[in-house]
Amino acid sequence: MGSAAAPLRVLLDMDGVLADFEGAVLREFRARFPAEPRLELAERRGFSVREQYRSLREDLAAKVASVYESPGFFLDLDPIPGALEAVQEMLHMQDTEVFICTSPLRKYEHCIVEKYKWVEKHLGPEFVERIILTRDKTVVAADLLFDDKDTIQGAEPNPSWEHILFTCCHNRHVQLPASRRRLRSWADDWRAILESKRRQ
Ligand SMILES: Cc1cn([C@H]2C[C@H](O)[C@@H](COP(=O)(O)O)O2)c(=O)[nH]c1=O
Ligand SMILES: [Mg+2]
Repeated sequence: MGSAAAPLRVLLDMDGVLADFEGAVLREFRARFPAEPRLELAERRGFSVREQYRSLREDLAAKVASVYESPGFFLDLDPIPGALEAVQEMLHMQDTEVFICTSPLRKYEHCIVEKYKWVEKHLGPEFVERIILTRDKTVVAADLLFDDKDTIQGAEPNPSWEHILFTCCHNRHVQLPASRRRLRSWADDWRAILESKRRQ
């Protein structure tokens, strides 16, 4: 008798995939610094909002950082459309394990506890057990990682997961090689990605 296949393990990034970090940065920056130049979402390029604001004007880097380092910022992030429904559906799929894999800010005082509270508020207390907090996702073993950061590097040069690039304002223009896959939004066919991985 053959042994049962291992469940498919899926990692979901939080900022830019489940929680709308970029939308909140722009909204709060506009509210706090109305007279300063800002980057509309259509103008965002590259993962780091701080570095792109720096390229506008050096002192804007600290101003935009002060927005996402403020208490309440991470807790108040809006869910990305369709994300909560997709996570709940995925959680209840047979032979599937779902974890949230998220990196805290280096200045972590508010960010870490608020990420936990966000998950409890939007996904329920049981989901808090499924949070993996790490600055290095390459050392976490899984089949799939849905993440909006276009390049994910760390200590492990050959991570076990396939990185599915989740489309976000800052990576929309990134040209992926044919070997890499994207999920354009939670309305896109994430189920087909899971099923294709299960068959591999
Ligand atoms: C400058 C900058 C920082 N972040 C932050 C927000 C989160 O704490 C992490 C990203 O975590 P993820 O697990 O990779 O989503 O970095 C950011 O997301 N974007 C920025 O521009
Ligand atoms: Mg992210």
